[in-house]
Amino acid sequence: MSISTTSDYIKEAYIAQLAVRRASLLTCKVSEEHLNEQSIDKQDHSPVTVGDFGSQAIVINAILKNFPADEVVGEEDSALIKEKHIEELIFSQVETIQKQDSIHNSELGSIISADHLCQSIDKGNSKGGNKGRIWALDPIDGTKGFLRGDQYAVCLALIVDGEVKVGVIGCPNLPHSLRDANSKKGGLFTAIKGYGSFFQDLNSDISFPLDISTRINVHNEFQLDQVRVLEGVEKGHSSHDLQAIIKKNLGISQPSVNLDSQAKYCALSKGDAEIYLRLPKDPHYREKIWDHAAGYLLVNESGGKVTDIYGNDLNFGYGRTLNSQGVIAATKTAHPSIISVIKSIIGENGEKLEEYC
Ligand SMILES: Nc1ncnc2c1ncn2[C@@H]1O[C@H](COP(=O)(O)OS(=O)(=O)O)[C@@H](OP(=O)(O)O)[C@H]1O
Ligand SMILES: [Mg+2]
Ligand SMILES: [Mg+2]
Ligand SMILES: [Mg+2]
Repeated sequence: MSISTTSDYIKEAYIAQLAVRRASLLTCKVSEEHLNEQSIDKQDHSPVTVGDFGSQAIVINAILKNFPADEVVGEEDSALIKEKHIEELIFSQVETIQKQDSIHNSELGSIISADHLCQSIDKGNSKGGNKGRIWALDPIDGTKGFLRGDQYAVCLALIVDGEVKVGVIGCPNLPHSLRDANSKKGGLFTAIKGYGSFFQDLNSDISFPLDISTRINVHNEFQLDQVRVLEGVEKGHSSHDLQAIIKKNLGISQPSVNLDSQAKYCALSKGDAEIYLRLPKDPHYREKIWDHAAGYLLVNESGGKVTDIYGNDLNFGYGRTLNSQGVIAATKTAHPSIISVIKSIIGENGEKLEEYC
């Protein structure tokens, strides 16, 4: 069974899937050749790699070839590429992948030179906002996970007038089942507003229109004493101390599953866990829209709920960042108790939040 080719945003979802898969192939090549081990520090001291730059170029070029009037909010820009003189190195990686995936060159287009690569990357400079069609792109989410050889994800979402309509996430290292570490690796997750969410093997062909037999759902029928909680890996990205207090107050005894990147939203959306906690480490930090847009729609379309730490919906039309603190994503059954426990700890309006950061 498939969705009608005339459904809203079906072409956008298809192009996003092809682009995310091609970018994921590039990240795997970079990783196999150990090029991921040579990271560069950005101004904010976070790392960026050949994989992040190549992935952003591939996806933006593909999106703007198909939807030239759209804007893109992308995480990276080309300034460091030029400063470090790595244009040709990244271009050669992208060229190899374009040859390998040449069957889709007519749909996705190709990057034709190192200059073209930098120009494509720099088209990710939209300011965002609540008017028009704006894509949010994280070319590698969880770059620190990528550097360690752990989880990371290529994440792309289409936001129209502030509302997320399409979300596609490629997770090259994610096992098909988190319960079975030996299960096949590589997942492609897709959500279309109003049509649901879908899982495919990242290494399989992508069909058009989307095969709806691959639909996924959150796991609502769980026992509280067996609930599985997802948290990040990096202690600088969320408050693991406050998360530990929340879990204790909820009576959760199972150890958390720690995953880098939006792979956490993916695991939740297919019922491999029930709760994702992201309590702020810094109350003034505002999450980037590319870190959450695709995962937000994926969990919502899988029957779950995603809010800030007070239970308010997330606003993807505010700009390049959200204007709220942290993220709580969970099944609809678990979500209200989490929010009331958080408020009982940090106060109704977060009066005591700073004590726990
Ligand atoms: N202080 C702070 N608070 C919250 N988030 C932050 C912070 N600093 C960075 N970032 C962003 O975290 C992104 C990676 O998130 P992860 O979920 O992979 O982090 S972790 O799982 O908790 O380790 C990471 O995305 P990438 O840069 O794409 O890897 C950052 O955008
Ligand atoms: Mg980054
Ligand atoms: Mg990110
Ligand atoms: Mg990133």
